[in-house]
Amino acid sequence: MKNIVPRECVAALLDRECADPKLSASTEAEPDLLNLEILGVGAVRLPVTPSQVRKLRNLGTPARFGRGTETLTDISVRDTWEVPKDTVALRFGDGLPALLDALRAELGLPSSCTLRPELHSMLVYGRGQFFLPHQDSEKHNAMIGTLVVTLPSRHTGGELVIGRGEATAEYRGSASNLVLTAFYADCRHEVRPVKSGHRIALTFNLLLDGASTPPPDPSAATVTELARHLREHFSAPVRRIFSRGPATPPSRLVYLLDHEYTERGLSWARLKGGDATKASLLRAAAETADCRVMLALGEIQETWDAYPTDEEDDWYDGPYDDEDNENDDDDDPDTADDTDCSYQLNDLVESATRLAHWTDPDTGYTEQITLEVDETELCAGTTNSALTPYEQQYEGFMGNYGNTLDRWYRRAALVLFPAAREFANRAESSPAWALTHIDERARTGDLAGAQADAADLAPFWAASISENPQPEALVRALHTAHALDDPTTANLLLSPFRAEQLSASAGTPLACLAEQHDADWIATLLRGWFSSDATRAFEYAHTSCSQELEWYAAVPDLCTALHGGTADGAAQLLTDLAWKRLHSRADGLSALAAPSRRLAALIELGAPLAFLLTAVEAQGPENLTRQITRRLSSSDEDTTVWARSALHAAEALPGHGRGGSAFAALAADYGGQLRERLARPARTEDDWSIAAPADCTCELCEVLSAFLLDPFRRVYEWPLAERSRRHIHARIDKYELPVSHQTRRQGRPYTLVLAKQNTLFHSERTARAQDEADLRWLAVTWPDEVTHP
Ligand SMILES: O=C(O)CCC(=O)C(=O)O
Ligand SMILES: [Fe+2]
Repeated sequence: MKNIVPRECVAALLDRECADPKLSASTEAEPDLLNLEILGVGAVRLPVTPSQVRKLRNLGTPARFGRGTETLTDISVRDTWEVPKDTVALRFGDGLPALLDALRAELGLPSSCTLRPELHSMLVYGRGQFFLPHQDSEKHNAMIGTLVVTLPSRHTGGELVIGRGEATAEYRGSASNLVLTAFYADCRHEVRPVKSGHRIALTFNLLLDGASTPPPDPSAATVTELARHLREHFSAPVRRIFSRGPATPPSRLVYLLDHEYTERGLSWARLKGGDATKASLLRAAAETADCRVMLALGEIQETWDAYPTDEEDDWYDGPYDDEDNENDDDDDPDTADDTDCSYQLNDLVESATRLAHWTDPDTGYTEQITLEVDETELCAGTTNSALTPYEQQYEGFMGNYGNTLDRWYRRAALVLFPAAREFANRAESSPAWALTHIDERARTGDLAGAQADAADLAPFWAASISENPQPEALVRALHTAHALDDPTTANLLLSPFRAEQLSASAGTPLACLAEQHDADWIATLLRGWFSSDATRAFEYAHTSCSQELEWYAAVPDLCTALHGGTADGAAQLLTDLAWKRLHSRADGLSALAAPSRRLAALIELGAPLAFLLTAVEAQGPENLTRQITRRLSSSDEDTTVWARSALHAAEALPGHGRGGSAFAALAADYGGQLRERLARPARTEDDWSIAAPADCTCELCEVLSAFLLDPFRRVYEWPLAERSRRHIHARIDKYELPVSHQTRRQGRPYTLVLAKQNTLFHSERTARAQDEADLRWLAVTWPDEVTHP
């Protein structure tokens, strides 16, 4: 194993130890093992007689199958009769445990566990009937597989085919005996069409009692070897792609297992086949190398450069995901998918592995995590492409890439890390866990230990916080930072957050912190939360504009909590920064040429402004109030739209809102502007003039402006070459001018026909009516500032 990196040695060793794991196993039994009675048919004779087969068929209904949360009947997917389960009574003879034990051993499961069948359905396949390839859903936490028992009955065809590629196994029923076939729940399987006679099968959920993972044996030679590779892995520095820092040893080793597991089915005690042995070996090696192991569930996304090779293959057009099928007791929630449809895969463009959930084998403690696994930490015995993705999506040519195929896999993994680095590993995966841990440590008196833990977060904390936008994480972090009682570590903990994560409930803990540290400390922190520097903007690309605006609703309560004590300065700074952010957003909107989009965006700034003004007024000093009202008193249309929206939002504020002097000043200003606008004469019926945009002074635009401004001209027929026509089209569309533009394709050059639209009059009438209504409303709501028109 020279020249292979240690993590690949680990994977190779585990594969060597668990070579050729069986996915399915089968055995025959005498018919007298089973005593079967069907309501309406009576005791079933084995082999089944033709007259009883007929009766069973008559009793049956077309079997269904699951697709997502639906249960469907589609005989192009599954064509078989299902005998109602409540008519079936069965009892196995004493020989069953020995047979199940043999199946268990053949499936590679240790004697520490036993298999227990639970009836799922009784199926009758006549000539031509079948079930296409699919995967059964796991109906119970304890379900590890499926057991199919075919009754002795003469037939040809109807083979049960399990697995794919080289690992395929094929099982036939018998004319004289029972055939018991067991397979793991994540195996794809199908029933081929019956050619003659009847195939009758009982299917069972196969439940696992006891533990499938053999007890770790640290003395095994493989374990010693594995432990050596683990030590090497964790001591050799590696350079991560995209990392600017120095090469450091990997934080963890993530070994991907081969079988599929659902979140609820993932457990140390129920690992399937070879996974169980591998887990046991790795656990023993971890112990020897002083490492910790977690059992995790991950999502893998691969993007391939690919093209479809044969489009006829897809007999379905959607992936079927049965995972959380809750109504599966009376349904048959098996699934089938189109992931067989063929693509030629060229290069792997991108691959990402993210862990979402893990369990501690020692304590059984399970938690949701978010952890992006670096390539240098990852290894597996089976490549993703040898497995079936649970979803895939093909995109034709897209900009930078050629044709791409995205594939998603869900895989279980063993995560190992040195016991000495347990805190950092767990903290990186779950910021919430880290905060709770540090908090507890500090509160139980180990302040120095808690501060040291917090300092350990430095290399990854900012990335973890931005990848885990948990709603109350900041409140938790504020409490923990307070417990730390140290400005440097408190700052490390808090600086990666953003202002919009400050919920109203963060006010009190923030005030406590402001009292604990000096004014500069809190000021730097607040400025950082509001900063829009490029790296932070990139990290937080997922926080949307609406989140940022919705946050303003929390500002009054936040300020109330901060107001009055030593934190007073923090409250003022908070409102200052909030105002700066809001008005720079408003200023930025002036770059939007289309009035409909610009004004709609300004309207959205109304409620945030109303909340902010409420907070500012409650604080007392009038400096900021004056700044705000001055900015809002401008009479340009954009500003009045914003002011109007803020005043309407103020009306909806609980109690205190519109009573404030700032709103009164705003109302007075807006009222004045309305009067001024209404005092201007209304557009006369023959006035077709339209204000012309002024930002382009080319010759074409001068001609266009002259036409727009002219009150008498309604239509302009303008012979223009294509490029010039395009420029004029673009100008009209950009400014949403009420002018239609059509090209008459006659002569050379073609003629651009511009025609002013009637909407010009209509929208002005509407605007005037709205102004009048607003003036009346202002006079009622702020009677002291605005008198009745
Ligand atoms: O008929 C069989 O052998 C298997 C049927 C099956 O795959 C199912 O019911 O899920
Ligand atoms: Fe099935």
